[in-house]
Amino acid sequence: MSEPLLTVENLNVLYGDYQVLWDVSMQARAGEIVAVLGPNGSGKSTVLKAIMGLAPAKSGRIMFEGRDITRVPTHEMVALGISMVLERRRLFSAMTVRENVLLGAYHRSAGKEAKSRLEWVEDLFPILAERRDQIAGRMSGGEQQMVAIARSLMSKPRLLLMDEPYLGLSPRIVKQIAGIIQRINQDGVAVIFNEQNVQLSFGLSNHGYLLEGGRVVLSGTGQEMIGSDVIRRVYLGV
Ligand SMILES: Nc1ncnc2c1ncn2[C@@H]1O[C@H](COP(=O)(O)OP(=O)(O)OP(=O)(O)O)[C@@H](O)[C@H]1O
Repeated sequence: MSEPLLTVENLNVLYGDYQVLWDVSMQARAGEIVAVLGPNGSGKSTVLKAIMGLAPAKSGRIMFEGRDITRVPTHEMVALGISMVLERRRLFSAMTVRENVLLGAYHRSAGKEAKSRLEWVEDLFPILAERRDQIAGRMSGGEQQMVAIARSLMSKPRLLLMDEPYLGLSPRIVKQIAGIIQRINQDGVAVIFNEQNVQLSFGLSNHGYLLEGGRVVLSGTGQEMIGSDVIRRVYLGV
């Protein structure tokens, strides 16, 4: 099997005196979709934020493509090949769709590369090309999520972190976003996302982790996770 793209080893994260993650270890291989499931407050977002350098690692190690990135500042993460779609999108609501998307390419030369990337991204989301001059803040939640994903893809990441990508979206849009995640993945981008719904988490993921109280209590393939006793009993009520 190929070397892992990302390895999180015994990660401990504290906010002040309050410990949120306890000895969390995870892996993602190139081209995989990895889901992190857990109840509210279990630390799912914090795992993604810690990888991105947005939450302080007290101890433990995060390796990406063989390099220790535990203390790499967030603004350098994008250049290394990791990008994140924040929960609730965080768009510049007064700017247009196109302006928001192009912001994701800020560290790349504005020339040819950004242009071909924009073509790829607008091919993934044709609606963003159609609406490129619309003010982002006036779009629906699903459309804003597409803008946020498109923006994070502009930096050509090899790993995309998605914080609750389905939050607050209708079933129809959820299906559409799930299709887009698969498509991004088929184009060679590994994806780690977190979610509270079992089917949405593990239905399309190669690997999954269950977090409870800041600890990984279960891991396995997507199918193993869906079939596991704990998940069936606690999350599916069977
Ligand atoms: N910046 C912060 N400062 C202090 N405590 C925080 C901070 N961010 C999160 N926490 C706390 O850390 C714990 C884990 O939060 P986190 O957001 O990672 O959980 P989560 O599993 O993603 O939950 P949710 O599904 O509600 O987003 C929670 O108890 C939360 O209140």
